[in-house]
Amino acid sequence: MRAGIVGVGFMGWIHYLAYQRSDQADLVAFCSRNEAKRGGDWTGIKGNFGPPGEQIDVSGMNVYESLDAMLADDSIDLIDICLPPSLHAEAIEKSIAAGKKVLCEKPLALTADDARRLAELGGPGDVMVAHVLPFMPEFGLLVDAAQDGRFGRPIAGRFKRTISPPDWIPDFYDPTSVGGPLIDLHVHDAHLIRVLFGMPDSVESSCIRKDSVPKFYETLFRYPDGRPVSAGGGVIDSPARGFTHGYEVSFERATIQFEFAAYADETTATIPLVILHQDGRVERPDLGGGDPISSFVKELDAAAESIRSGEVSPLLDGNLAADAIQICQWQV
Ligand SMILES: NC(=O)C1=CN([C@@H]2O[C@H](COP(=O)(O)OP(=O)(O)OC[C@H]3O[C@@H](n4cnc5c(N)ncnc54)[C@H](OP(=O)(O)O)[C@@H]3O)[C@@H](O)[C@H]2O)C=CC1
Ligand SMILES: O=C1CO[C@H](CO)[C@@H](O)[C@@H]1O
Repeated sequence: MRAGIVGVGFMGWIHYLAYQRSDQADLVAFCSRNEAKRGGDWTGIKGNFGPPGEQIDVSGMNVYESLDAMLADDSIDLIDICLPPSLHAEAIEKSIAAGKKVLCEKPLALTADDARRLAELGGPGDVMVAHVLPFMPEFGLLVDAAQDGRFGRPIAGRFKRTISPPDWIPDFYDPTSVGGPLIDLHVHDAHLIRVLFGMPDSVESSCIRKDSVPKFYETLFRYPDGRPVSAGGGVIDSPARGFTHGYEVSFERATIQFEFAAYADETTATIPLVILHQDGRVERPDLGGGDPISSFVKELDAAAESIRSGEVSPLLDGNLAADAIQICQWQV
């Protein structure tokens, strides 16, 4: 798969690093509005994980000023969209019209209706959505176990995801720009909940709002068979806890627990993934070194394999991503 990135920011950089390691996906082009970035100076890029941006070698790549110019490049199979959420729709529409496949960063769109429309553009599987959680070993194990039934079916889940104020994202709370913590942050858990438990019938949510947008929330997802599934988090009013995510998920024959937190003093705290078996055994599987880029390599490889085989990975499916946005929207 030969890809071109649009949106050279935090995710553009992380995807760039992942392409360097992938043996199934090649980065052949990128476009940027910024002249210095087009020259390879990506040093100003910052995010909340991974290394800071560096000077990159652009000599082997086709570099464009705009998406429109990049779309005329016949050497590109896939447009990798790393733009802010409100710009996803137009970039997807143009890319599909130009005959390209798409891998778009989450959230696919700001509303479920828009997401559903975008998911259906082009041929089946032409619009893939980069939800990375299932490609992270700690979350992938849940997805694999739900798929192969090794512990029975999932019967309960409790998820959390909290960040400090994301001052680096302009318009974070603007529903027409980024969408706020539910659409931009909780959507990771909403997607995972959809994958593990299916679509809930309804939700019951309490929240504190900033302006009219939920900022800190706790939600119960109602399933017809009564399985208790909940999620909570959002933005705390302090820069002290940069990022936390975790869960406790029960299957019929095992409960799995995991949590990770990163603090402003550069320390971290982890409950490494632990499997509590029905027979009393405590299992701590070795999930590797915890390198964040390797999950993105797996995500790109899944996109490449989807294009090669013509069968889109269910984890990248656009309609599933639209369902995740619907779950978020129900909580607003
Ligand atoms: N999977 C994950 O773990 C994460 C996913 N994300 C998602 O990735 C996407 C991008 O987020 P992130 O990388 O943090 O955002 P950034 O703001 O860091 O980067 C976005 C880039 O898009 C381009 N851009 C911004 N505004 C415009 C504009 N008006 N017109 C054209 N191009 C523009 C810019 O690149 P340039 O200057 O080159 O044109 C900018 O650097 C979002 O959908 C976000 O939700 C974000 C963080 C983590
Ligand atoms: O995981 C993440 C951390 O927080 C950011 C702000 O909501 C998100 O964009 C990102 O997906």
